[in-house]
Amino acid sequence: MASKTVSRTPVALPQKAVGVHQAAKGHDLKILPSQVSVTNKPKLVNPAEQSPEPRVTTAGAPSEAVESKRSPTNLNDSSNSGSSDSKVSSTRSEQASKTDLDVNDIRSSRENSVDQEKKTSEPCSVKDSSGSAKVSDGATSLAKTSGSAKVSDRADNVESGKSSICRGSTGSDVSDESTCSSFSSSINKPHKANDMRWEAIQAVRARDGVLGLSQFRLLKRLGCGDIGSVYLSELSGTKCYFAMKVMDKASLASRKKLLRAQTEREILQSLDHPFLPTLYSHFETDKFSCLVMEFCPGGDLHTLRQRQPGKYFSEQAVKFYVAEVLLSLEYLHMLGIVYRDLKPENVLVRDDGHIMLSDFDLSLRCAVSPTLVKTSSIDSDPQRKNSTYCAQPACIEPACIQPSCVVPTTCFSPRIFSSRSKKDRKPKNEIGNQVSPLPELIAEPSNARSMSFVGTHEYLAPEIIKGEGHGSAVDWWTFGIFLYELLFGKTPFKGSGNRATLFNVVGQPLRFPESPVVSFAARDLIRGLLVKEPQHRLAYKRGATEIKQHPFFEGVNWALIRCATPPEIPRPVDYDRLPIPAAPANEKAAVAVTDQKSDKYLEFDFF
Ligand SMILES: Nc1ncnc2c1ncn2[C@@H]1O[C@H](COP(=O)(O)OP(=O)(O)OP(=O)(O)O)[C@@H](O)[C@H]1O
Repeated sequence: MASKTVSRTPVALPQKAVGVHQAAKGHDLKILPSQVSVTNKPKLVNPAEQSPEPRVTTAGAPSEAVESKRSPTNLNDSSNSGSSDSKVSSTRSEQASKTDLDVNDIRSSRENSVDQEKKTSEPCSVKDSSGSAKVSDGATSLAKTSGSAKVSDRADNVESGKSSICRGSTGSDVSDESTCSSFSSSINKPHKANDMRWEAIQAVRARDGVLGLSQFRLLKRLGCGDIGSVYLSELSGTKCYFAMKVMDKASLASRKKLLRAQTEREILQSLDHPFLPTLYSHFETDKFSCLVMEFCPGGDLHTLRQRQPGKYFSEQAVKFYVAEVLLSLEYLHMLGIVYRDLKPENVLVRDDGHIMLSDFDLSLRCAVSPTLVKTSSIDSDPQRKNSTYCAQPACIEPACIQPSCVVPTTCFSPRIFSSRSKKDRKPKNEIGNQVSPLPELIAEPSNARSMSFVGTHEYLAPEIIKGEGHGSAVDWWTFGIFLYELLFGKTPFKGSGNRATLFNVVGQPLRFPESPVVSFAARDLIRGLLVKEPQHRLAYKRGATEIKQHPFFEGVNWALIRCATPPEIPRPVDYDRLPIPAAPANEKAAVAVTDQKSDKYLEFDFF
């Protein structure tokens, strides 16, 4: 029987700390300005932290949900500027002035390309323009630039640093505000070079000049998040299916979530990884901002876990899922992205059973300097390790960290390989001491510091709750909670309410239930990850590499994991039998979009 659904609500409160100690004295939990001074490296840029409102998810739970779904809370309060706030603001504006040129370059190139696109699309825009009018209240697709310009203007001031982070593949490859050629698309996303969906999108673009809402049939609402609704959609007449996130721009603006939406879009544009979403296109109408992504028919791991006997996964299945999540976090960290919202709800299952990490609107972007470390002997002393063989890559600019060339032969010469003798090496089977024969690329953005209160209560790291400032180590904490939840069917610090949960995270020791029985290696890994002080946490220094070498992952072929057989493969979707979505409950907010084929109305509510 379905039970009541309660939201696992993430929080996003910039520059503030939750007054845990205050609450401990019996007061209500309060949001207090942090006592802790801010970053020592002014590289941190996070537009999402500007958003000042509570984040409450109202829909999106699966109909058969039997346990709560947790969505992030956003308790941002930008009006309250404590001392740490002003420090952050000044570093942000410093950063902004340094990189203004980049941002302006990007903006002007977008404007230029819109102009170009207008010219090229005019001669063959008959079908396109009539279609657009239906969904954008008569506005041409070019009107959308005015809407987005506002977003950019604001963003330029606060998040200039990040634009360089994503520069390698900034939206030009996917955005229909800008130049879109199939050539640039496949270059910027080499993993998608043979993807039929890319080709279909490019073909429609070539035919119609521009891609917009009118070329898609929205078939079914998949879910609804804080900043938009996600629809299963077909690129009309192609039998290519996508997940389209539709965001109401006025609603985003009134709830001060434009920057958060922009963060998500820019992060999506920069990704090219098998376990991360592909953004096929982005376009805007007068009212909506739309992201066209890969559709995952397998649902999310939260829902899938509830279907397992005992509501937990087998250790084998867990190993598979967390290994793929680990690779995606490693990749994100290499791009200078701290994810911050890992939980089973955000891990979707693709049609082939592999995972896709979704939802980037709470992510933090920062600079990262990848370092190649040659370690012939893995010992627990990171000082010693780093002092032995260490090479800075030739290109340490974030823009150089192209997803496809993370360990490019041109950047890293073979001469750094160590020639230590065999007798110096430690035995392979020592726990945590497996010999790694290859140089390790360490790209942990360890200088990132944020004071924001961001995440989902059961998943929040202690340093976030205490307002001590946090960096990429929060992802390793959440990775530990995630592993625990998949194995045991519950999180380790959940209390009777959010407040109790926060107390438990900070003050309660980690305990394991007696059942189900879980291997020593799994518990050992969780213990290493759920260390309350981030600097003593596993992966603090060397990131994912440390975790990959843990015995829990023994036997995992990291390079070929995408060829491994997944624990479960979703049933194929019969797209021809999808029901037309029912009329929305909220008629006032409904938007009608004409289904071009059947002339039926598809109606959906936005917020
Ligand atoms: N690519 C996708 N394929 C299939 N379903 C998706 C896809 N992306 C999102 N969904 C579904 O749509 C729902 C809403 O997603 P969305 O990312 O907008 O919000 P969310 O995950 O609830 O988080 P947030 O509130 O932080 O935006 C998700 O819960 C998921 O079930």
